[in-house]
Amino acid sequence: MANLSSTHCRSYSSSYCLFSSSINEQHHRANFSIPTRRVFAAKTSLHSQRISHPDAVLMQDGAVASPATPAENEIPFKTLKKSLLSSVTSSEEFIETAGFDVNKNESTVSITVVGASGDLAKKKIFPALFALYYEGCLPKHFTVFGYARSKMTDAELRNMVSKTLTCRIDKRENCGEKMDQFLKRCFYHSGQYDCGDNFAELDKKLKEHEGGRVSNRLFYLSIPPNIFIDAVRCASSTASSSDGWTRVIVEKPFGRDSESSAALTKSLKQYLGEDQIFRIDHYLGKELVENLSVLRFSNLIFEPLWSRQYIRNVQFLFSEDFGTEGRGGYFDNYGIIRDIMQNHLLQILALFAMETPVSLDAEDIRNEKVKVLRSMRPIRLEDVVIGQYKSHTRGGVIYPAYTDDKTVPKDSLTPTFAAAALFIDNARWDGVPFLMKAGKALHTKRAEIRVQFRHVPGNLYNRNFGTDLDRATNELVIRVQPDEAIYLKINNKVPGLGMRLDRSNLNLHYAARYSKEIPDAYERLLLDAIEGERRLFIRSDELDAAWALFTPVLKELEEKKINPEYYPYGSRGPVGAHYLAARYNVRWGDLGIEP
Ligand SMILES: NC(=O)C1=CN([C@@H]2O[C@H](COP(=O)(O)OP(=O)(O)OC[C@H]3O[C@@H](n4cnc5c(N)ncnc54)[C@H](OP(=O)(O)O)[C@@H]3O)[C@@H](O)[C@H]2O)C=CC1
Ligand SMILES: O=C1O[C@H](COP(=O)(O)O)[C@@H](O)[C@H](O)[C@H]1O
Repeated sequence: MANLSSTHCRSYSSSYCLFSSSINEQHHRANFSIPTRRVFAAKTSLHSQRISHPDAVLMQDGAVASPATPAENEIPFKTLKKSLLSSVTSSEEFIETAGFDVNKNESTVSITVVGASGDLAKKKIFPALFALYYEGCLPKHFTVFGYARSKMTDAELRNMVSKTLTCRIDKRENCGEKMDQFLKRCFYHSGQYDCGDNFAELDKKLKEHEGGRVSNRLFYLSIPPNIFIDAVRCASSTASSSDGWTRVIVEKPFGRDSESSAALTKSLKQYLGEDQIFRIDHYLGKELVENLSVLRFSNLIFEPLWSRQYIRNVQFLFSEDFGTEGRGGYFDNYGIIRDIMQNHLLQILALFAMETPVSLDAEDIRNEKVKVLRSMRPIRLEDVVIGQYKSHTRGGVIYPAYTDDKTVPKDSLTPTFAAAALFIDNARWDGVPFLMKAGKALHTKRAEIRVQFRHVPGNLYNRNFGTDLDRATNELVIRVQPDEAIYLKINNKVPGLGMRLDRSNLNLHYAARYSKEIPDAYERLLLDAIEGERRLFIRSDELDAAWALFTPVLKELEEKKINPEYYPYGSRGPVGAHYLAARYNVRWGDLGIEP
């Protein structure tokens, strides 16, 4: 029986493509370049999303034909019109009717990690690629190239990469073997980032590995931003694919204000189309951020409450229990507002607050995100509190101040902590404070969204709560990391003959509910980029809107040389954050004891 799924099955339209829950070796061996998303798709809610689409058809062999728009012509692929589908009962027939040509050219994907010798490449990109390989999510024909100035042989790259690969997922059967197989697909080319000839040499090597197949190329720019444009110019002019797609993943920071971001976009667009640019914000690849839309739009109980009518305030919290050690040089030029708030937290806010998109298509979702970002009120200086960590000694250990880093100027005013109050001036959210708090060198490592609901009007049990009614309101917590969870704080009667109320949690604790480990955000995003799925990447107008919101206040902070409030390394941050919240009758939700 033929089971097949396509990577191009993520968006709905009037034509159909196929999703299946199992792999068919026969077709894998055949001349298909239909990649391996099938495994992934089957294991995630995507498969059930296909089934739940009103026009989806479940076939006798368990495959699902679901409305779709193939994104590109990279795969010999013809979609099937609904009118033809009535006579089709199995995936085999679907393949025949849709006219897959198993003898068409095979394609290959070459992934070049530019800046392969760096921290991010070692820590995240190579491990994510290996995890995808292990899971069977990479296409049959793929090659990974490391590119950087450092001199390295292929063997040295493999040795470097092998140190950071882990057998993370499940029990990782045959992991060592898989690692060896993966490493054999990894190569290295040393070159300058601004040298077309060096990229031309890379191109030659890529061609050798592609072996005449249709060539698709993904460049991951894991390099400092000041060399993005050089690398893009050289890669696009001398190492682009001639017969397949070429895509470039661009790491943050995308500029440091509206002007520099616009200039970066303009320069990138000299060499690349917007559809080739994948601006990564890895928080969008985190499981619970990805789940936000599912939570909102596929549960009846949340969306009706998702407005100013029921929500008192929303909080987006990020904290790390370590400082900027080792990254001070980069950080000092950006600060916590640009490093975390303008991108990660704002992206989550946009997903949280957007209106229902027309569909799950990337453009529909991004349109809604842009709308909500553009409805936001410019941030006022008085709605921002900044802090910087200072040295602290605990248990005989001396924790350094931010300015103890040799790469940071002693008189730096760069904030390592910030809290801000933001507002969305639209009908849904008018008057609701959206509070953000982000900091380095705090007491804990955590990222979460907290939704505090309004008081119950005329609550019969008010007298059981004492004077602090805020504590008795419901709170929904989406803990993005660590120890992913979604829990709802409710009031409950303590069992017994009396009438004592208790704050309890309805708790969806991921580790208890799901046995499978959660993929790293970079895995999801790399796979999406390979598949041309742009939903979780930032479009240029989203970026403009995000910068428009933060640029004026960032400029004001810098021009007025506002002093940060100093807080001890490992503390909860400056008290100013509490005053800011109190101004809007808000209490930060992360102060109590949590499950
Ligand atoms: N590290 C992290 O956790 C995160 C990083 N990022 C972003 O990802 C990108 C890469 O980060 P990261 O790996 O930490 O960066 P690195 O500082 O480690 O730089 C990556 C590589 O770029 C080359 N490089 C470094 N500085 C220069 C320079 N001044 N001129 C030319 N080449 C240089 C080096 O390779 P060689 O000398 O061999 O050429 C280096 O190995 C950056 O844009 C960063 O902002 C985003 C989120 C998190
Ligand atoms: O983008 C960044 O993110 C990391 C935090 O990412 P996480 O996935 O480990 O939560 C942060 O440390 C870094 O400063 C920032 O540039």
